[in-house]
Amino acid sequence: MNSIEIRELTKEFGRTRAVDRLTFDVVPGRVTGFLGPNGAGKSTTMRLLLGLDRITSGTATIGGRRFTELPDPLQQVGALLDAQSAHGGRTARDHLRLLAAAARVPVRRVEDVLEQAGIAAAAGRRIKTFSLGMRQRLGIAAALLGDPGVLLLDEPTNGLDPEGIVWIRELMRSLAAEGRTVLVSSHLMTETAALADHLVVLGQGRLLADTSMEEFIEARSAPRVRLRTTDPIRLRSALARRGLELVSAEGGRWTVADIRAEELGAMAAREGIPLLKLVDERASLEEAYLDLTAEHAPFAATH
Ligand SMILES: Nc1ncnc2c1ncn2[C@@H]1O[C@H](COP(=O)(O)OP(=O)(O)OP(=O)(O)O)[C@@H](O)[C@H]1O
Repeated sequence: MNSIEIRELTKEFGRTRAVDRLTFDVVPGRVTGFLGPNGAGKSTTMRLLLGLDRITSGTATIGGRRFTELPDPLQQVGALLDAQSAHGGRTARDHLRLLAAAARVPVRRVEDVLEQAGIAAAAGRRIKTFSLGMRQRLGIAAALLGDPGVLLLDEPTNGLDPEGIVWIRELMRSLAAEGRTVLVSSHLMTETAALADHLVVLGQGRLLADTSMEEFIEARSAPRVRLRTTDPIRLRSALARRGLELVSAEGGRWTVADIRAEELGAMAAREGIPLLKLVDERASLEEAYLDLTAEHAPFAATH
């Protein structure tokens, strides 16, 4: 009932096809990261789902119904689209009270969500005095107002400081753990990897991947370790016996591809080779994502 179903969804703005025959589901109980470079069609998909733009063809439904057909839409779906859209002259509390009245949500929810979003102390201040991060928190408070089963958050970490990013990560995890459907867009792979269980990747309006985060990492980032040792000669020959190569890196470090730290550490211990430092490298995840999306980036032009 809280699933999102996107079927053959297409949106054209004049000659631009912003969303191109997109099909995927977003299910409850996990955080789904909606990834893609700028202009890939993430915001447009969310707007179509919320009935804010007219669909060219295909369908976008929530529990089998279009957003505009839902009996109490704001109690079923909470969205953060553009955190800058709140009226600057009002206080945060008044802004939320107006939204609550429009959505037929009890006004006491306003205090709950102010608290939940960490802006209770600033509730009486005018929104125009808010920083980008505070506006973002206010937008999230508004999305939570109707206690919805489905949350659509477009780039929610925009403007948040590191503490805010950790907060939103935990908030999304707890909302998903309560059985809600959480779709969060981002153009950053590493940020999404830290918060999502599942990934939907777009490039130029098309679906490039719909996979669990674990599978994405497993399939796309070949393991590699970085290490320091006092005995590179013995380590090199131990690795060579396994068909692996010790490659020199800057600063007296070494790297080995196609092996994880755990495995290499156990091997070195068995052979009595001292290691001073040993870490898994995960940088290749961002590289894999950039590879996947590069050829679909609108400005990666072929001239
Ligand atoms: N109202 C509009 N009129 C014309 N073109 C539009 C409109 N809205 C979006 N587009 C175009 O549709 C494409 C997809 O844009 P969209 O904003 O959905 O991408 P996005 O993945 O959300 O990117 P971003 O991360 O920059 O928000 C872009 O080429 C954009 O220029």
